[in-house]
Amino acid sequence: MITDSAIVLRTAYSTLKGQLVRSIMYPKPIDFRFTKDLFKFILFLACISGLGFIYTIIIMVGRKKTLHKIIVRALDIITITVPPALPAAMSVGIINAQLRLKKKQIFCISPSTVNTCGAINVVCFDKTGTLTEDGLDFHVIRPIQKGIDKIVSFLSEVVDLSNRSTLPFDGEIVKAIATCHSLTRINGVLHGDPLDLILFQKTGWSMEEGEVEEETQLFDNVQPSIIKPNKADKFPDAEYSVIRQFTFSSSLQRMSVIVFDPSAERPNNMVLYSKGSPEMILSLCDPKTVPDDYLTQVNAYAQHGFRLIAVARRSLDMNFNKASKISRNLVECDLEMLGLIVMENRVKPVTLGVINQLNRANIRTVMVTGDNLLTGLSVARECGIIRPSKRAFLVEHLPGELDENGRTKLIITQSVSSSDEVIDDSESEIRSWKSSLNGGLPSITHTEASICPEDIGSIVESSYHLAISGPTFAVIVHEYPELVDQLVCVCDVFARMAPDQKQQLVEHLQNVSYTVAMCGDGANDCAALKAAHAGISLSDAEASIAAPFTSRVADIRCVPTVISEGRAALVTSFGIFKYMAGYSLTQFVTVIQLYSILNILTDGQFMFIDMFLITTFAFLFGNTPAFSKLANTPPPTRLLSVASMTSVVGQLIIMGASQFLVFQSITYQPWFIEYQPTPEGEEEDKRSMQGTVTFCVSMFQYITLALVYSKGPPYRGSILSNKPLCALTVFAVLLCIWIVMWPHELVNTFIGNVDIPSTNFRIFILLVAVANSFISYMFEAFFVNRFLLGYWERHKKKRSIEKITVDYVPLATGRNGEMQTSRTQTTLLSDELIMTAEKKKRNENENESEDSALFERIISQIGNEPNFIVDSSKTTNLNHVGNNIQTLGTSF
Ligand SMILES: Nc1ncnc2c1ncn2[C@@H]1O[C@H](COP(=O)(O)OP(=O)(O)OP(=O)(O)O)[C@@H](O)[C@H]1O
Repeated sequence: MITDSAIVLRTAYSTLKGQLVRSIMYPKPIDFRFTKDLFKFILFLACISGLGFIYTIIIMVGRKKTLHKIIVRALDIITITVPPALPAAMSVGIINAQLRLKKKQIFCISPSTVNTCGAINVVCFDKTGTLTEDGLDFHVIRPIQKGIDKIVSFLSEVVDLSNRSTLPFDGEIVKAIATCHSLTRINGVLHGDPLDLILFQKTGWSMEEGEVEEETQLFDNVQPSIIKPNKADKFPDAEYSVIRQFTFSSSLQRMSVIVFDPSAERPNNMVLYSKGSPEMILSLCDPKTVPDDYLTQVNAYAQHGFRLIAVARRSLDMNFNKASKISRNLVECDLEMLGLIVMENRVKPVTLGVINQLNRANIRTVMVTGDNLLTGLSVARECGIIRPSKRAFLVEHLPGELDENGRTKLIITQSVSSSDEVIDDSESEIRSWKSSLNGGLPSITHTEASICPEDIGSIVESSYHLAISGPTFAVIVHEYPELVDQLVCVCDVFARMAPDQKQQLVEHLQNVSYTVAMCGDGANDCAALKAAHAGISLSDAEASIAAPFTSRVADIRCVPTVISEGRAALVTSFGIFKYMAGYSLTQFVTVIQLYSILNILTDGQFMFIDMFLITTFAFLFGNTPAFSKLANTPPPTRLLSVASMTSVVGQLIIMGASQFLVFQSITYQPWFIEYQPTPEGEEEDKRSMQGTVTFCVSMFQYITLALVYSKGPPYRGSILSNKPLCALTVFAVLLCIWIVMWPHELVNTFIGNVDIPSTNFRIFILLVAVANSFISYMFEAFFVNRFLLGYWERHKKKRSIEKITVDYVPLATGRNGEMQTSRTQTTLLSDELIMTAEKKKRNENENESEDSALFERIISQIGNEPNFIVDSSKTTNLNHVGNNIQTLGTSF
C-alpha cells in the first residue's frame, strides 16, 4: 500500500509535466469545467481520507499500537480513498473513443480534446473545400471591353477560353488566367490551388518550369516558368516568362505575377497580372477602367452562390533586374480591370444532411469564410445554416458616415438571394410588405429595409439570421467592442474574414461560454483551428498541424462523429470517475469498519478487488460505443452538480448500510469467532470472519457500481452493445457466487477468507448483495436520473432562463410603445445592443458563466432569434419570449 503513495506522486508529476508541455504547445489552455470539478472532487475525497487518517490514529493510539503500525495503517487509508489508478482509468474512455475515431479515418493528436468535444455547442465551418467542393467548376468569364466612346462595359458571358481571338484586348484576360497562378509541376503532374488548376486547364495552355539555379532564392523569386498558348491560339508560337510571383495570401485576397513577353516591341516591357477578390482588385484599379455596373454584376453572381475572381493588368516599364526586386505594393496599383471569372460553388452532397443533423441536436452552425458575403449567404442557405423558413439580414457599415458619438454607422439590410424563393411566406402581412416595398422583389439585388414602422410588426414575427462581412466585423470590434459578444451570438454567416478575424470570432464565441469546434481545410483556417476548443482539419496540409483532429475523409461527416464520440467519452469519464470514487469510498467504509476491530482486509482480498474486479471493469467500462444518434442536448459537464454528488453519497450510504448489516449480523451467530489481533512482533494474521463477510458483500457492490454508472443512451450505446463488459459481468457474478457459496479451500487460502460454517448465513450474504444491487439501481435510475437530472435540474434551468430572458428585453420603444425608428438606422441596432450588453455586464457580476451559457441556450432553442429584433409592443409583456420559454421547458 505504501508503494501506492509513490505511484500517486509519480502520476501527479507526469500529469503536471504533461500540462506544462501542453501549455507551451497550446498557449491558450482549454478552460474546461469538468477538469476543474475533477480537482475539487479529488479534494473532497482527500478531505474524507483526512478524516479517516485522524480516525485511524485515534483508534490505533487508543489500542496502544506501535508507531510503525499507526503510520502504515494511516497511509493505507489515504491511498484507499484517493485511488492511484484514477488517471489511468479516466483515460480509458478517451483511448477507446480515439480508437473508434481512427477506424473512421479521424486522427486525434491531442487526446484531452476528446472529452471537450462532448460539450461542443457551436461549430464554425469554413466554406470553400469544407462545405463546398474544393474543385470548383468553371462557369463563365465576363471580359471587359472598351467602346469607341472609351466607355468600358462588360461583354456577355464567355465559356470558351481556348480561343482568345474574339476577346477584347487580344484576349489579355486569358493570358492573365494562364500566367497568374502558383502551379508547380511535380513528377510531370501539375499541383497547386484547385482554383488555379481548373482555370489553367480551361485555357488549354502549357507550362514549362524553369530550373532553380540558386538554393538561396527567395520563395517569391521563382525562376521563370514559360507559359505557351495552345496550337489553336491566335499566336501559337508565343512564349510568356513568369519572372516574378507575388503569392496568394488570404489576408491580401489576391496574387500577382510579372510576365515578360519576348515578342513585345521593347525588351524590358513587362506586364503585371493580378487576380483576386472583386472588392480587392476593384480597390487597386484605375476607376476609369471599371464598368459602372461592376458591383451590380458582382452581387448578382454572388447572390446566386457563384464564386468570383476579378482579373486586372498593368504594363510595367522596367527591366528584368528591377522587376525581380520591386516590392509588391509599388506595382499592385493603378491596375486596368480585365474582367471577372465566375466559378460554380458546389455544395458537397453530405453537407446538408450533416448541418441538419447538427441543427436538430441544437448545435449551432456558423459559416466563417474568406469569400464574398452574398456568396457565403447563398451557400449558407443551400446547406441549411440559414434555415429555409427564415430571413437573412446583412449587418453592414457605412464607411465615412459617423453617428453622433463619432462612430461609424451600422445598418441592417435585407438580403434577397436566389434561394429566398424557398422561404415560407404564408404570413400575408409579409407578402403585402414585400409587394408594397418593391411591387415584387427583383431577383438579383439586395433590398435595404427602408420600411415604415407598421411593416416592422410583420417582419419581427419571423425569425432571423444575420450575416456580416469582415470589414464590418472589424468596425464593430474596434468601435463597438461592447456589442461583439451579442453579435457573435446571433450572426450565422461571417464572410470576407481574414485568418486573424476567424480566430477572433472563435475567441469571442468562447467569451460567451460557447464550446466551439472549428472545421476547416485551408491555411487561412489555421489560427481559428488552433484557437477553437476542438479544431477539425479536413486536409493533411497546414491545417492538420494546427488542429487536434484530422479527417482523412474530406467532408464534414467527421463533425457529428467527433461530437458523439466526445460525448460518449465525456459520459464515460464521468461514469468511471464516479465508479472509482464509489469503489474507493466503499473500500474506505470496509476498512474503517475493520479498523474498529483492529483488523484490515487481507492482501489476497485487496488483490482480488483491486487487480481483478476494479481493473477489469474500469478497463472495459469505456468500451461502450457512442450512441448512433446525436442527442438534442449535450451531456452534463459539471461533475459537482447536485445530481452527481447525491449519486456518489447515496450509493455510499447504500453500500455502507449493507456492509454494516453483515458486519454486525455475523456477531450474533452462535458459531461466530471474534477476531484476535496478532500480538506485536509476530507475523500478522489478518483473516477474520467479519473481514470475510464484508469482503463477500463488497465484491458484489463493486460489480453493481460498474453497472449502475455505465450509462447507455442517449450518449452511449446500451450496455448490451459492450459485449466484453457483459461477458465480464456474467463471469464475475458467477465467480463471486462460487466464492461465497462453495468456497474451495485453495481459493480461501489464496484470498484470505475464513470458512463461514452456516449455509444460511452465506445465502443471507447473497440476499443482502441482491437487495443492495436492486436499491442501488432504483436509486440511480429513478431518484438521480429521473428526478434530479430530469425534473429538478430542468426546473432550475427553466427558472434561470426566465430570469435571464426578462433581463434581455429589448428597449427601443417609443413614447407610444412602437419602434422609434426604422431598422435601417444605426441608432436602433446600436442602442439596443448597447442596452442588452449593459444588462449582460450587470448579470456577469451575479452569475457570470451560468448566465452566458444560458443565453446561448436561449439563442439555440428559440432559433437564433436576436432578441433586439423582437417587436417591442409584444415583448413589454413578454408574451413572445414567454412562449419560447415554454417550448424550451419541454425540450430540456
Ligand atoms: N488562388 C487564388 N488567386 C487569387 N485569388 C484568390 C485565390 N483563391 C481565392 N482567391 C480570392 O481571395 C478570396 C479569399 O480567399 P480565402 O482563401 O481567404 O477564402 P475562400 O477560399 O474564399 O473561402 P474559405 O475561407 O471558405 O476557404 C477568395 O474569396 C477569392 O476571391
